[in-house]
Amino acid sequence: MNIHESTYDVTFCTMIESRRQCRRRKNIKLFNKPIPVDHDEQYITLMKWMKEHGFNCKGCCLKPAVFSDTGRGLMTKKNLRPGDSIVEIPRHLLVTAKDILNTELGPIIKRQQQTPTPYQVVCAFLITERSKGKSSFWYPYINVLPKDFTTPAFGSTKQANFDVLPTIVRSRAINQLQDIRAAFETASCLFEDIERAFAQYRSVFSFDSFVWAWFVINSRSVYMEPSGCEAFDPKASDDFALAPFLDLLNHSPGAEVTAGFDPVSNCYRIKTLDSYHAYDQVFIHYGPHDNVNLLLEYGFVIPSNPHDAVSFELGAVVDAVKSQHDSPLPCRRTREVNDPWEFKAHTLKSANLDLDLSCSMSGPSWNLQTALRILCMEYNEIVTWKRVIAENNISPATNNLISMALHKLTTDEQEQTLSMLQKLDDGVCEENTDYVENVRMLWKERLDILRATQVELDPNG
Ligand SMILES: C[S@@+](CC[C@H](N)C(=O)[O-])C[C@H]1O[C@@H](n2cnc3c(N)ncnc32)[C@H](O)[C@@H]1O
Repeated sequence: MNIHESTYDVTFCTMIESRRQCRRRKNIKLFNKPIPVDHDEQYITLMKWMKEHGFNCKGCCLKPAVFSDTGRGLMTKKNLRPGDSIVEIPRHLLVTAKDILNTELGPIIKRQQQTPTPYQVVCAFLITERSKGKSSFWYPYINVLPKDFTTPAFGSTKQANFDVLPTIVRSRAINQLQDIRAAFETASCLFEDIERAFAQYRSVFSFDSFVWAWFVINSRSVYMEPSGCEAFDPKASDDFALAPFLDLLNHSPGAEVTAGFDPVSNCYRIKTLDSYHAYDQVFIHYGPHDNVNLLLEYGFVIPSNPHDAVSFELGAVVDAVKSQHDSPLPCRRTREVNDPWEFKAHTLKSANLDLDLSCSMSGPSWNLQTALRILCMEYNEIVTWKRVIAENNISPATNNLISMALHKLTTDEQEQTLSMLQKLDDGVCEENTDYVENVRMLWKERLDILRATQVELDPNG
């Protein structure tokens, strides 16, 4: 997560619960009642440790609980009104990359020829501190972190993990995994130096532990002003901090909060702008993420997510328009313009109109509408496409062509969606994990959007 100071968004991630928690979650699904877990040893230890280090336990209205729909989260012990502060974490319980320069790892980080990124530094910190077990100062915090994540990249050793994703999502997951691997590989000198300096860290820096630490940061850190520290790669973002306890807050697309570090009280504070009854789950807002983003970065999916959309590759949009033409496109061919479809695709790419080709519950995006309009243009219109779009003078025939192409696009996508849902029902993935459940929900939500788009096109069905 990343709660952005003054933008009111907090960005966080997912966890697969421990078996015990998982059983609990199944049990509470039956009763649909949240189960407070604040008396579990790990949370007692966490709260005691936080109290010893300046956290105002008495003033905190939240306690951990397991909820039937969202898993572990925080429950309020009293009614809350808009403007109420829900959590305040003292500065010295937050961890930024710069703070790690003051640990045993600091001298090694500072002498790296290739300056590491803050992400690599915080990964190194999490991996070494986790390996210390109970002897780590941070043990009470690390002990309540998820052991696993339900993001596609986290379980990427299983090929089926990616195979069950929509094509466009699969390529994003593959890119994400490549980025993480590249970050792991460029940090190898740092890790080797740490291992040379401290025998106890020998062999702790595996790719698996790096991916775990990566998703801890990705899904659970809050926004902090960049430190501008010279020990880090200046091109990489340095604007996040780990935030114990606060990172137990779940996301709701409708939640409103203000959040940020307050230099006067020297703590990171979140205030809710919503009302809650005692024993409700309190939510924050990680940002206006669609379900694909939520799955890739956090490992969960929101049913009826108002920010959700189905994106299409440019090739699929071109094919949908192409399929509406029985004969080759009536357009002047010149030496420069050999294939009119390629020319149109090129026109779209150079105007960035190959991006955000999507449909949501409110219909096709502006880019998708414009791309379809351009793809349906005659050659003489294309050369002045900006003017044609601005005039917005669409003939009924072109309008019909656009609608039919959109219908074809959404029908093809629906067929793929239904076929994948069938495969998932048939057990294409051997284990019915939380990851598979999330992927199934991702496809179902896509189906709803595609169907709504078609109803919009043809309300009489
Ligand atoms: C910052 S953590 C929040 C606390 C987390 N549930 C935990 O137990 O550690 C973010 C992760 O919580 C889960 N999460 C957050 N909001 C959720 C929601 N509305 N529904 C389901 N899972 C959610 C996701 O696994 C996400 O990656």
